[in-house]
Amino acid sequence: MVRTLDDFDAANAAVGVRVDINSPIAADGSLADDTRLRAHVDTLGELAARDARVVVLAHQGRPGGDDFTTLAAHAARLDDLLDAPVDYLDATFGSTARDAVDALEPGRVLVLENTRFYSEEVMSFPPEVAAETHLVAGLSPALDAYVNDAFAAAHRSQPSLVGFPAVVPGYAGRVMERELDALGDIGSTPTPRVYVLGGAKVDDSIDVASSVLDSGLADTVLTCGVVGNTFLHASGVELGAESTNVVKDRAGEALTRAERLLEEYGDRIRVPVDVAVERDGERVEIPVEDLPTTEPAMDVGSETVGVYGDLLADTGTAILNGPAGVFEMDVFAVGTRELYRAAQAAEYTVVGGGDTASALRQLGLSGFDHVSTGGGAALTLLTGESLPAVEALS
Ligand SMILES: Nc1ncnc2c1ncn2[C@@H]1O[C@H](COP(=O)(O)OP(=O)(O)O)[C@@H](O)[C@H]1O
Ligand SMILES: O=C(OP(=O)(O)O)[C@H](O)COP(=O)(O)O
Repeated sequence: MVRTLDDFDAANAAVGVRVDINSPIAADGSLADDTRLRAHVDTLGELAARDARVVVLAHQGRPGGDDFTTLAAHAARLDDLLDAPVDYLDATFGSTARDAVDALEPGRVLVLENTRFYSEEVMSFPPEVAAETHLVAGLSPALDAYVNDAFAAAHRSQPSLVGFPAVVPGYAGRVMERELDALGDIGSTPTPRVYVLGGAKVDDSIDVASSVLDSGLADTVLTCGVVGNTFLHASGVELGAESTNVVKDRAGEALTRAERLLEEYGDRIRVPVDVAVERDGERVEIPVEDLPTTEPAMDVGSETVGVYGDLLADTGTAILNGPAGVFEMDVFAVGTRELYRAAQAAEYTVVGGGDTASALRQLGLSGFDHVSTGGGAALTLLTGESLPAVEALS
């Protein structure tokens, strides 16, 4: 059983709050999207209003990536979003951080530096070992409690996610609570259950497809995006060199697993019946039987949306992850817009993924029963597995 903020005596407590504000970063270093920051306003605002001394812990990007930056811009944005004053400190643990936490006044928020600036935080540990890392051991003496609101990172077993609750009382924040309520019991949602798997994390999507087909959680899996192209390729369709290269690059070893899945569950896995390419600046749709083509397949076509839409209309639960095409280009946003719109006909709809959430916002689509802040974490739960960071709170 996970304790929540309802069980927490917040007044004057120094509380470390792990959030997931990992966001797209623009070329000039500014935040390109603040959706994930907005999601945590409830938890951070509530704690500040209840006179806690709020210490924010978060990561941004991965070492070596263009989006691996400090949290200064995130702190400034949180200061705009929250009623409480927000400061930023360019340290995460050690005496500088502990002194700043000790000096923090009730009702104020302090954002510490990107946890992944420290090598321990990109490694996985069991909770009791994570508790002994420099990061956790070097900050926890200044904390009275720990709140985990970082649902989108809860599938990681990193020190800031699993180590603190081993040494100070741990609670789930409001985002975590809402996500677990909506996603934690997927097996009891209305049937038939259809998983729509798109986007470009092909390896992950094939794992999910395999798990939900094996367990019977999914009655049908509809594929689109690069995932759809991968299953087309695996089913023997020649896409053309451009698309095949993307598939091989994204799927790697997983391609063989896609072939095996089609052999075992061919009747429960649907592949696109047409694709869209760009020709002379125009969107052109090509039936699968007319492939290969020299242009890359960047979206599903309208026949596919029609077939998938009919299936979704008779569905109890539709679970969607990943855009159906390169939604960042207007001409290829059509499949994502139409497919996600069609999914709203299902009795219960769950949508997850960082890029998916951006796509929905860009396309002005709302009205789903649950839009998850997490991609990988949501899919982990939706395959019926547990999340290490939630286990650590239990
Ligand atoms: N047919 C396609 N070819 C190339 N990229 C695609 C295609 N369909 C979708 N994508 C890309 O997939 C990316 C999002 O995938 P992913 O990261 O898996 O989604 P999420 O973050 O929602 O889990 C987008 O950048 C989109 O452009
Ligand atoms: O963006 C995240 O995950 P997501 O892309 O699966 O939604 C989380 O912040 C976790 O980041 P990570 O995948 O670098 O551990």
